[in-house]
Amino acid sequence: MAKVLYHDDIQEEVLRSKKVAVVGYGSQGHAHALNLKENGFDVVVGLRKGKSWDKAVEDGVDVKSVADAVEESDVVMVLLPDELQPDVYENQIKPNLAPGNALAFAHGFNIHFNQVVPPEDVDVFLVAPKAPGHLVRRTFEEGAGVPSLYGVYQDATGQATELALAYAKGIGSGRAGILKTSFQEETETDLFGEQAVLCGGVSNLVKAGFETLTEAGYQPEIAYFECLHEMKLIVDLMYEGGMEYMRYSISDTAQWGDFVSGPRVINEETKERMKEVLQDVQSGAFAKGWILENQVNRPQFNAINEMEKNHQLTQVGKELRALMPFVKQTKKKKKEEVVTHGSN
Ligand SMILES: NC(=O)C1=CN([C@@H]2O[C@H](COP(=O)(O)OP(=O)(O)OC[C@H]3O[C@@H](n4cnc5c(N)ncnc54)[C@H](OP(=O)(O)O)[C@@H]3O)[C@@H](O)[C@H]2O)C=CC1
Ligand SMILES: CC[C@](O)(C(C)=O)C(=O)O
Ligand SMILES: [Mg+2]
Ligand SMILES: [Mg+2]
Repeated sequence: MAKVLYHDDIQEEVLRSKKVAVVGYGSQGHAHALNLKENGFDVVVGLRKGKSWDKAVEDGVDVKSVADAVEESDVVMVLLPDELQPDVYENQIKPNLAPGNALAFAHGFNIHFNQVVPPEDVDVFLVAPKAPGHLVRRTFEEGAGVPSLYGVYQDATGQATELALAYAKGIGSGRAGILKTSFQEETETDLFGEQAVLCGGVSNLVKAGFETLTEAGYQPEIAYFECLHEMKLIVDLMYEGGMEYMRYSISDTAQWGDFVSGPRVINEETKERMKEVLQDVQSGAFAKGWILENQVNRPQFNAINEMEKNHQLTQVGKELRALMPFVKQTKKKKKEEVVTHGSN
């Protein structure tokens, strides 16, 4: 089994003497900044004036321009959207980095695909939580945490590994497990996972199930509950006890259907498609497409996003969630977070 590190395995002193600039206060940024701060680390957030700036001030965090935050810090964690990082790095971060500083990321995309090329005299490491930022924060507040991967791309000071581990512990991942990786492995597995399984896989599975039922004349509300709402409840069981706990809780009829009908939907052919997705990630074809899409102001991204918003699944979901006070409450909280913490 891979070596998994926990809270007591890691010394955080190396980070205690340093100042950390968290650049960005969105999904990951607010979680890293607040978790580190509450763990007693010296944190400044780097931002432009706007919604995130106001929210960070409201949260009681020290906020400065990106340039000033970087200039006064020793460790710079870049938590801007991936597609904006190269420009902000070139104009506001790089000119303010000093030899011996550390440059850090929560995803290896820009280093791995050479969109950010750091100077040789700084450490470059990665701490990648395996969770959405709002859950990095929420689990921390609950006294739990999410797993993180750490990796070192460049070790100029000889301290990069120690720093990465202390940082991962600082955001609370010592409670869930910290695993060593490389920038290449993190980038490729993360992109594959979100495209084929966690986001692209699940959302398209849910949508296909919903459309199959509604096109066959079943009520959209029932299709929504069956294919989307209950997904969370089933996945919660997997999270708590793996496939075996989910299968223990469901009926034997469902388990038999899982065994005989599941592979009619997800099978060797699906795996072949997954291998193609992985191949595009590994070859850099996906990255190239995403970089180009951003260079021309996201015409495809925006068009698909609009279509998804108008899908019957989205509309019926809104109506049903409004009638479930407990979900509405979570949703309200989430909406506030989305408004105040940017995307995701
Ligand atoms: N989302 C997630 O859960 C995960 C993300 N990651 C990685 O973490 C990194 C951050 O992603 P994520 O948290 O989703 O990002 P978000 O889109 O949530 O965060 C955007 C933040 O960046 C700020 N920002 C945008 N442009 C600028 C700029 N020019 N100058 C200063 N601040 C700016 C925004 O502020 P403003 O309000 O002013 O726009 C906002 O605070 C990425 O590398 C991503 O791959 C890794 C694991 C999971
Ligand atoms: C699954 C999507 C993710 O990789 C994440 C939350 O871990 C992301 O990039 O947001
Ligand atoms: Mg991820
Ligand atoms: Mg990702």
